[in-house]
Amino acid sequence: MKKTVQVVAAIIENEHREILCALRSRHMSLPNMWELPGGKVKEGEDLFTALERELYEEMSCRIQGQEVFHENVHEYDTFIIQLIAIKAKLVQGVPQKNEHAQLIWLQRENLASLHWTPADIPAVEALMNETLK
Ligand SMILES: Nc1nc2c([nH]c(=O)n2[C@H]2C[C@H](O)[C@@H](COP(=O)(O)OP(=O)(O)OP(=O)(O)O)O2)c(=O)[nH]1
Repeated sequence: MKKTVQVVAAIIENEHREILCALRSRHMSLPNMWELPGGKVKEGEDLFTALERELYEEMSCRIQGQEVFHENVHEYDTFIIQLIAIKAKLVQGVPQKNEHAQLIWLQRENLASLHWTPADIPAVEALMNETLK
């Protein structure tokens, strides 16, 4: 039976309403694909705590989770991922690419130009369809 992993991923917007997109490096699983930064939730860990921890580990910045925006389940060949995309705000520092190959900020309408990990596509589509206040 495939293992299900719970992964939290951050939707961080800058002052131009651009979204932070991260390119997985060739040393990571799913290499050379774009993702919303985040990672696996540890057993017993709160979703927001996991997200804040992952961003600090991977990008040396402090964020604050605000609300769950989208949730979906995707089946890869070797595991099943429950991807929880959470809106978050940057509270300290500038995201650094400690592990990723590249970081970029993109307007919503340009998100479709990237090659996203399959699990992220529903959340990215929802983000592109979101009506902004
Ligand atoms: N962080 C993150 N991971 C994602 C996304 N979409 C997606 O399929 N994934 C996959 C990649 C990884 O297999 C897993 C997240 O694990 P992780 O980011 O903590 O990476 P990790 O180094 O611990 O993973 P692994 O190499 O042990 O598989 O979920 C996403 O948007 N963000």
